[in-house]
Amino acid sequence: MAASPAPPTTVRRNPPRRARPPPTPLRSAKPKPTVSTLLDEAAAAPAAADAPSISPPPPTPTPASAAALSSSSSSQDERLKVYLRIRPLPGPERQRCKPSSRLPNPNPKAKEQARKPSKQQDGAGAGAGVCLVATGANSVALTVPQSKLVDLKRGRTEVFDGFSAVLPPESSQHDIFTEVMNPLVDEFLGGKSGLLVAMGPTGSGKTHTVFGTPRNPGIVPLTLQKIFNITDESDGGNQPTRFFSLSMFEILCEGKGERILDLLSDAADLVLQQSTSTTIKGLKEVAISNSMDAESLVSHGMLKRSTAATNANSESSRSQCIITIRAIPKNNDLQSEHQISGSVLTIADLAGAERKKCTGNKGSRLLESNFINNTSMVFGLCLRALLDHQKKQKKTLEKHFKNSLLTRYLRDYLEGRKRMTLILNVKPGDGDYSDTSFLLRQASPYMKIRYTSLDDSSDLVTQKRSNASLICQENRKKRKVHKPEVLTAKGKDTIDKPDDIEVSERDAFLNLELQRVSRSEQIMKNLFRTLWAVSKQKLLESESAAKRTRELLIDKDIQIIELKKELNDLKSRSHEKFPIAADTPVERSDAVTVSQAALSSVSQSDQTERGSSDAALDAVHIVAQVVDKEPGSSGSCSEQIPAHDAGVAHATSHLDHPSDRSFAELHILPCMKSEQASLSQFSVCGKKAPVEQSEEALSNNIKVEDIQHNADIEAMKHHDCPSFSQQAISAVVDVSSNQPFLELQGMGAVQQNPEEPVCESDLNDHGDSGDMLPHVLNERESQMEASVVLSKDDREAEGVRDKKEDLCASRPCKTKKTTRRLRPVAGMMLKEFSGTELDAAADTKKQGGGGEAGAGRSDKLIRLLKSRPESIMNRRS
Ligand SMILES: Nc1ncnc2c1ncn2[C@@H]1O[C@H](COP(=O)(O)OP(=O)(O)OP(=O)(O)O)[C@@H](O)[C@H]1O
Repeated sequence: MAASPAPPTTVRRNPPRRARPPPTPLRSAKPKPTVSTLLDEAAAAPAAADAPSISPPPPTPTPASAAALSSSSSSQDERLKVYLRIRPLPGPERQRCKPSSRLPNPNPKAKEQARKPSKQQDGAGAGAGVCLVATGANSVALTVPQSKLVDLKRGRTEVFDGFSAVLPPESSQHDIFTEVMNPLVDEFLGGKSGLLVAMGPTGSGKTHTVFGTPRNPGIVPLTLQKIFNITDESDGGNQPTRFFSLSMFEILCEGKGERILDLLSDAADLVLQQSTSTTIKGLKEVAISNSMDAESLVSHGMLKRSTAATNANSESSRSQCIITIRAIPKNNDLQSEHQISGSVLTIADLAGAERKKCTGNKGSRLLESNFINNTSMVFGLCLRALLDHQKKQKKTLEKHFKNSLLTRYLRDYLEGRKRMTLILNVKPGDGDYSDTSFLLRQASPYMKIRYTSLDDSSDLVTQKRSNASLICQENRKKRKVHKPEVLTAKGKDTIDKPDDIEVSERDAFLNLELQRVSRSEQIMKNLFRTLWAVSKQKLLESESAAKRTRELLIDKDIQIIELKKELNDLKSRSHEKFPIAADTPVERSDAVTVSQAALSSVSQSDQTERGSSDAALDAVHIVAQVVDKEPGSSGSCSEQIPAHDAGVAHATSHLDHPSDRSFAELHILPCMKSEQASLSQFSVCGKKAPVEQSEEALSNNIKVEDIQHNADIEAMKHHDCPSFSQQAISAVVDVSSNQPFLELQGMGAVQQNPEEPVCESDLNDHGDSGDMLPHVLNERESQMEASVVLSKDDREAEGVRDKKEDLCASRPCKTKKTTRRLRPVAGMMLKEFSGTELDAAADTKKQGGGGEAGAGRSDKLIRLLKSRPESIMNRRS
């Protein structure tokens, strides 16, 4: 079974809207149908039917009828004119590709039959190798070739409608000129500027359409001919009222950039300049006075145009070529500020978009292809942006024109301020389906672009003003973003590139640089702000720490000063209390020897109580004399006697014991032999009764003691006061500077006897010293427990001092223990001989003859003090 052909599918693009019919004229006045009205009806008929549908192609109008159609439609609305020229197939393909209608068919039925596309045309690709056919004066049908169909059972045909005119392959150059260029020339000669741009893929006939050949001239030669013909006719042999000039240049690729090349001169690169209007600085404008010279000039320029052979075109254009014809009124004052430069007619032959696989370009050709394609794309984007902007007025017009020199030069046209006409050149072959389809899809929306704010090119004052304001804005931007270093960095580029390109690129670059610098500046600001805050906080912390340290140092200084002061006070007190603090070995030796002498004297006395007492009293006198002999040596013998020496006092109290006596004989008597001289002095100085002296001294000492009592308590705080007896001793020591009291102190040492009350703590202190004989102390303790009992009155008398000095009892002892060892004796002596108590005790003893140890002790002391001096003195004497 033979495969059935694919069902045709037609998609209509840009279906023409049916114009609102004018007020119905009188039937009697029904005009005779013209070609244009017939074409309108024919075009409206398919539009009435809903698309998609199989739409028969409209009859192809003749160029004349198309021109009439074009003129009539342009009068209705100011839309962008888009013409479509279908290039004839080359060679044998032309024979196979027969257009459905080439000539106007006056027969409506025949025209209707011709309008219906055959299955061959619509479905299978319009014959052999043809994909595009004109279906009407304003529409074409594009059929997907069989080779490109995905679903072979389903064909597809796209109808592109709404063109200003569709120029079939059989259209001549004159037809094209008449259809496309005539209106522009008329407007140009009428003082309006216009632009014609030829677009299309490579090899589609753009250059052929624009320039043609000598035998078949294109739009430019025909335009020049018409201009001068009309001018000559209008002048009628008189002086021409205006001049014409011609300029021709090309924009070509150079590396990754673009450049402008003047095709009419050998000048260097041209520069795009946007001053009062978009012009090209240095572009040569050649005045033309006749068509022949102008055509020759154009031909000369075409020889310079960049062309190259590709697989698609043996003479492919590699640049965008632009020809400008300027009409300058003759009476124009060139020096005037508001000069009118006249109208400008611009014709642009763009390089055709290329596919790499079709052209086979490599290297520099490939770069040119990219440049060409990019330019075409930018051009299309500008038009699309203009259309979008017209559709949505709130949407800003995108500045795509900045992306290429061509669009920058044609900015006024691309932004809708000047009229522009497009002529699309396409190839109808199957192999060109992709390029054709792409171009039609791209350019089909352009037909909807409207011109609503056209600038009258004849009045350039308005244009100058708008351009001047634009330039002022740009200059302000440049001044804002002016950075010397940036310009220096771009120095090389500014030298190599034209000024206008440089200005635009510099603007973009400076904007980017400005944003970058602003961002960096903000970052640095934030960074330094943070660093400043941290540093400030650290500084405050350091300052506060330094302040605290300073205050601490001040406190320490104050403490040091107070301590020094206190030390000085203590020193002064100690000097006051103990005038000679220094303890020399000689003094100590003297004291020891004296004590030993006293002991030896005791040991030599009888073992009777009286004998021992006499010996002890002798020792007291000996010590007193020794101290008297050296008054400045020490305030107290006890303080200078070391611990082992101090034990003498206790030892003497045990002389009645055999062991004690032997100890004295062994250790003390040898020393006594060496102190014979001291003993002799002792006998000399005992002229005054010791008892009387002692009593006087005692009374004096008691008074001094009361006065200095408080001060002594303070001083005692810095000394160790382990027991009440020691405190009592300390009190005595405080007044020891009094010389008579020294005798009492010495007497205290001597007064130690087996019956003498000794405080246990005092004994412990001696024991702690380690210098006392342990066995002696132990025996002493046992005896003291049994025999030494202080009377109640004595205890109360001592308690007066103890109460205030007990506070110091727990403090560590820092004073010499030698001092304390003698103090209990002195303290007890002081108590024993203090005032009425002494007498009362004596009376009590006499009356009661009590057997209490305390009473007996007092009696003994009294007897000693009263009797011994006399006996001693007598014995000495
Ligand atoms: N309508 C036409 N009738 C006869 N020959 C044509 C027609 N159009 C184009 N040609 C021929 O096709 C060839 C390519 O044409 P042309 O160079 O103008 O294409 P193009 O679009 O300018 O290509 P490119 O973009 O590469 O420059 C030329 O040899 C030209 O003579």
